[in-house]
Amino acid sequence: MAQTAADKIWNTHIVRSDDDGQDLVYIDLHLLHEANTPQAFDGLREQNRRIRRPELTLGTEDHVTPTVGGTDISGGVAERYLTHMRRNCHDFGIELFSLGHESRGIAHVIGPELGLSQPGTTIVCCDSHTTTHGAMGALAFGIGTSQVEHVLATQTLPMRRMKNMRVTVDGVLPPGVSAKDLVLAMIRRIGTAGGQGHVIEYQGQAIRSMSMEARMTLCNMSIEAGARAGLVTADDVTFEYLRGRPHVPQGAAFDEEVEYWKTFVSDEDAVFDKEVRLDASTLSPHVTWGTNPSQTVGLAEVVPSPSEFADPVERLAAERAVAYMDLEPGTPMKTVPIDAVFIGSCTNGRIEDLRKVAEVWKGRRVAPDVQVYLVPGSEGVRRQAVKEGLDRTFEAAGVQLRSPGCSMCVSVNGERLAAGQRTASTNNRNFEGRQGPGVRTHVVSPSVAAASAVLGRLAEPNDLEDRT
Ligand SMILES: CC(C)[C@H](C(=O)O)[C@@H](O)C(=O)O
Ligand code: SF4
Repeated sequence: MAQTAADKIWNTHIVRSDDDGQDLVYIDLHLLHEANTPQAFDGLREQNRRIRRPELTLGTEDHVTPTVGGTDISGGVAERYLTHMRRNCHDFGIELFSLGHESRGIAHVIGPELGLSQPGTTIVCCDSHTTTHGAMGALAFGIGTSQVEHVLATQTLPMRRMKNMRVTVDGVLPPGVSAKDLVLAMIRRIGTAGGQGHVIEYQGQAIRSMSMEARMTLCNMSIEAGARAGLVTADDVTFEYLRGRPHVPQGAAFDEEVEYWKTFVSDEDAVFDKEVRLDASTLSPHVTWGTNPSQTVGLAEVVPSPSEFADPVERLAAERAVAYMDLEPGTPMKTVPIDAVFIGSCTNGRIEDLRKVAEVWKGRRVAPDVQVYLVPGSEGVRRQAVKEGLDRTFEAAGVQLRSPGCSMCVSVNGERLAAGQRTASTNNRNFEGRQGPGVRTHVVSPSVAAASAVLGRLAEPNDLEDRT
């Protein structure tokens, strides 16, 4: 029977199938971070269990780490979380990239960067944005704390098979339009539950012509459409990205591995439970106006009126959103002033994103009254940015390149804004209070964030031409 790529990965990982419809699935890579894991280790201690495959498990510190001030974590939330994390990883023999480690970064940035996330594999992490690794042609999904404990103890997970959804993206993205805009447009169309229970496989010309980093942005935000996972099957772009990375086979062994990886593609006649089709060539920069990622419009559009929503639940959500966001329906998005800009996160904190920002800022300065947080996704990204001299462009623009971490994506490290402030952010969620109580978040692409920082209002790079 014809199979999808996700089914092929699943089928090659079944340890046992149970009568109740659940499969026990083998896990190839388990990433851990300091949020959400302490209880899992407590559970193991209580049962006197060890880690089944510590060498397939890797910890990193990302959520609570400070982005300035070095490795000092004394006092506050970082000390509390990281003390637990360090003790747990030490006691159970798990490698941990602590503050100061040259490979540390956000879990979903370092997996691909180090070549740990590979095609045809199963990858889990105690984090919803584990979907990011699907860009590598892997079946990657977030798990809860009790599942973390199960994987630590057994390297397997009992689960029901995911349904298959295909999003075909025809054409190519116009200049200045990114994967971020594409995924926002998709979520606007299908809603935050549009992918529920499914793994979304992205196909089509637009996907094939995307860089790995753009594919990661796309798969990262699949969770915002409610999907269990996002997936782009591996091709030459994937193989070239992976070649030479620390954790992939080297030399001739790599080419052999590529042949194996190539088998994880959907059969031509594979049937998907749900199909969506988009045309990339018609897209423009997008921005969220509300408090969930489906509340999105084109940057050139206006704040919608709640009355435009036929569905009563959506209308109510829109009413609440415009009130929280303090926006008047009918207001052109490009006239909305901002107080701050956050560039970073596992959605858009990679080197390609920083290059786009540098391109916009070259020879310009950010508006003096806009607070800018520029946070690379990993130490590797930071090093590469410095190597390319991007840090000098940022400095000349008036912005400091910080140390990596989640930072203002979720603000659990204490880096947050004041109530009532408004940001343009390259992260993935615009939920109420995510960047601080009462803070208003507009999710955008790196280019839009960079242009907005210069003009002090929501803007795209084309809007800057009249100032230079
Ligand atoms: C803290 C963590 C569990 C959470 C997630 O699962 O996504 C965070 O990373 C987020 O982005 O909100
Ligand atoms: S960068 Fe943001 S979305 Fe990604 S793992 Fe960290 S908090 Fe979650």
